[in-house]
Amino acid sequence: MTQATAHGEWKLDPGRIYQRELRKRVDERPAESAAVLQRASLDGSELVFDSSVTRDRALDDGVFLLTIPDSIDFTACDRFARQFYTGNTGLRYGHYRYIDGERFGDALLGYHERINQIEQFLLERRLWQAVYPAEVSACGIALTVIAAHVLRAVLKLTDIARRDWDQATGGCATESGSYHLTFNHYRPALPGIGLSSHKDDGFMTILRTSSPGLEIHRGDRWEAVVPDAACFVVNFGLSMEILTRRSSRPVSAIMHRVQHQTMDRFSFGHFSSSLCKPGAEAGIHSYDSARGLRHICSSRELIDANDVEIYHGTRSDGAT
Ligand SMILES: O=C(O)CCC(=O)C(=O)O
Ligand SMILES: [Fe+2]
Repeated sequence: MTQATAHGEWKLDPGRIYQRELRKRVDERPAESAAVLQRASLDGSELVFDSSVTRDRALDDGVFLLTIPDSIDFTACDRFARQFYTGNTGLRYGHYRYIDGERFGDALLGYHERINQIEQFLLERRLWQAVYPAEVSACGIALTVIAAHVLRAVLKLTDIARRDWDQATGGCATESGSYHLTFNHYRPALPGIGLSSHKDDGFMTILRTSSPGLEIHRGDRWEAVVPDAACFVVNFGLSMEILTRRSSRPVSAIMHRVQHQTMDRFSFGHFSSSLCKPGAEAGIHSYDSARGLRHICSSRELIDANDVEIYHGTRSDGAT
């Protein structure tokens, strides 16, 4: 787990989110084996695992595979991921390269290049309809519904009272949190890692990845996630770990990275986070079975601190 006070309460210490897990973050060994992940599917709004044992393992790991529901066609999103960065206006989605953060007043939104091989097109839900093509925006909306089903299924396993779910999740329990739909392209011409080791900042991420490269840190080693075109990779993030770590059912956030790519690689992801938009901010909370909910920091503070640390490293100025 990350930073905690003497009483075990989590506190945001910018530059040191990963202090306690520094060994994982700086572990540059290659993946030792393929990751065998637990599998689940949705039956209506119910999240179904083979057994409570596999479900518990998935929550301990902080990652599992979710069968993609038949009702959703992601062809447009796959195509968007292959085209957004090209700048080729002859392609349906090629011009998205020219829509960048300047248009939204936020450098992280729209098209942007990152310091690893990854380049992205990232948009928050309030902008989907106006900016994404209708077929892509529709997938984003469908993914938000799926994410809420999964999130509520997990909350049911904790001792957080249902009346507190919305506050605990910054609105995600009722689909009123903040959501980002991100498309990723990994540039083989650049040296170095695809995407450096990190945990996602939100509650959970639904990831579609159809080529190898994603790796998870589990049991003191890296494991390679084998792409399965029929499944999403669902992984839990820091907000979930902070919320549940002192509840009756802690849920881990999984450390992951993308290995150096020698060919173009594409993926897309849907992120569920505590409400955070200009003028409205629900904050990050932790739940303690004895003491209830506690506000930890603002949503934006966690996002920014995580981003800075992913790209600029963890401070190593003293013991934990
Ligand atoms: O591209 C992938 O497989 C992983 C992307 C990822 O970890 C992220 O966008 O946070
Ligand atoms: Fe990630």
